Amino acid sequence: MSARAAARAIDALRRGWPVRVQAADGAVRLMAVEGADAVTLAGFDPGAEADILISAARAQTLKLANQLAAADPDMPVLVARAPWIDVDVATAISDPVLDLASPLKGPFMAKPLSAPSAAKAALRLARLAGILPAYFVMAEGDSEAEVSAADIDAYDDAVHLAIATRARLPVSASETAEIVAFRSPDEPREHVALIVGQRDSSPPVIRLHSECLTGDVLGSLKCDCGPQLHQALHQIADSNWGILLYLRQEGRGIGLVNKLRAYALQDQGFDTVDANVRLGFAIDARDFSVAARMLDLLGVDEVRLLTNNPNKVTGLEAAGIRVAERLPIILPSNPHNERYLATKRDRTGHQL
Ligand SMILES: Nc1nc2c(ncn2[C@@H]2O[C@H](COP(=O)(O)OP(=O)(O)OP(=O)(O)O)[C@@H](O)[C@H]2O)c(=O)[nH]1
Ligand SMILES: [Zn+2]
Repeated sequence: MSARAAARAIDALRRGWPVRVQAADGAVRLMAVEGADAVTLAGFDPGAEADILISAARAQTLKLANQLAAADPDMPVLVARAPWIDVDVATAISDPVLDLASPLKGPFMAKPLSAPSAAKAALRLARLAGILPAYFVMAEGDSEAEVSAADIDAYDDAVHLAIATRARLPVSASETAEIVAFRSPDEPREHVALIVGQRDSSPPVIRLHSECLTGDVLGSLKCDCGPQLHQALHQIADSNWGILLYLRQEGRGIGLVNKLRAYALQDQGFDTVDANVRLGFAIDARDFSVAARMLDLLGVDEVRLLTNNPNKVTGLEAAGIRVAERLPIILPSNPHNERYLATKRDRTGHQL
């Protein structure tokens, strides 16, 4: 198992280079549809034979299913290549955001998957790479990077996370705060913790904040992230002591570009849950074990958790942190995020 192999594969996919994904049932050689052009596709697939691998959700929208879909509803689907399927058509097959602008032609046909586990691992890799979950697939040929299903699972693992450095950081909520930066040799995202107040033996007030560039930095009104971030820091500052964990899990773990694709789907009428699913991702792709590992490195094993999301409580507890108490964090809505908050309440169990 090597997270390094997964890191190389992620890098290759984002550059449009071929990757070979190996699992117990065989291998697939693939190239991301996102970012492909006629030249790179011809280099990967000179005979125009490559099929297209898409998520189960995307296949459902296209009214396709393969031989395994009945047994496993999350099974990706292989779309058979036809001579008229070029990069533009493959992009339209892959990206639901384009459905309104370019209604799909078809007919498309599903083909049996020769290595289902490798196909599923490839889709997990797309989420980690922050790309659309769609690939050109060939059985044979050279690839820049080789990766196994086990490597991909190891990549997400927080075991090698360590404290890199710490420093005083006066912030508007507290002039005596301290920032701690974490790093893992396995992956480039750097998580940070902001420790506020004087540490004592009581369980700290903790906020797990997932990165939201649009909300945290640009003041987006579509979500509640920016105001929640500041409210959380003030609630922590008003307690004995506490820690804000700033987790690099943009877009609930699907990455900035895919989140913005989800926003484009929301512009077309889908809610935040359906938009994620339509793109081929889980409703919430976050794994809170990284937060547990950070708390562990800070010597914290019991917390009072600021959240409305019961999945954060169970996620943290499953990763070995005791949640002594859940503290709500409620902010007024605005006309742009009313529906988002209602969806969180009605469809993802948020206690709002
Ligand atoms: N995919 C996707 N991510 C979104 C959307 N809106 C916000 N996010 C992301 O959701 C995350 C914010 O969730 P949080 O505030 O940490 O958590 P929560 O699940 O709402 O739970 P609370 O602790 O109750 O706030 C950030 O990573 C945002 O980028 C959306 O419409 N689609
Ligand atoms: Zn946000």
